[in-house]
Amino acid sequence: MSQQTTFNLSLPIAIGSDHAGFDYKEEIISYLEAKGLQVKDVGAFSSESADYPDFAHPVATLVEREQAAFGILVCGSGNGVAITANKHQGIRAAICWGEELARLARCHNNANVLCVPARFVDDAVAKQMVDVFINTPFEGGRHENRVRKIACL
Ligand SMILES: O=C(CO)[C@H](O)[C@H](O)[C@H](O)COP(=O)(O)O
Repeated sequence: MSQQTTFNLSLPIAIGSDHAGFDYKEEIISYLEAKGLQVKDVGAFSSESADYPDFAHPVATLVEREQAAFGILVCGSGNGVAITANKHQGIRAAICWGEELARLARCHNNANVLCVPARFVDDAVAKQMVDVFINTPFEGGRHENRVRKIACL
């Protein structure tokens, strides 16, 4: 069966961050809502020190259960949220620090969670990557089997 190639934007976009990603999460939420897109914010809800798994797991679960169109996770390096989200069988979380990486994550890997390294990219790049993530379909073709094999342990 072919894989879903684009996001169902009638569903909310799930977003979460730890303290290091809080400011960017808030900016991305405003950016998405200004476009008329629904957002499900799982927190953190302040810049007080927080543990990234507490937010990465809920975003991954919403995406895996098809209760969110896709997920966005923000932490300082992107590593913590990506490592956590990718523990979920149905998640393909990609750390991206530029538009081309976001495009490749979608068209080659059918990534369904964008992980943003807040301490290493500026907020304009973060928002550009969100746009690319939303607007780039999965290419399928030679990538279809590769992506299918990711979940085959
Ligand atoms: O997992 C991470 C590091 O690879 C995330 O970037 C966290 O945001 C980071 O560890 C938080 O560090 P802090 O010193 O507690 O602010």
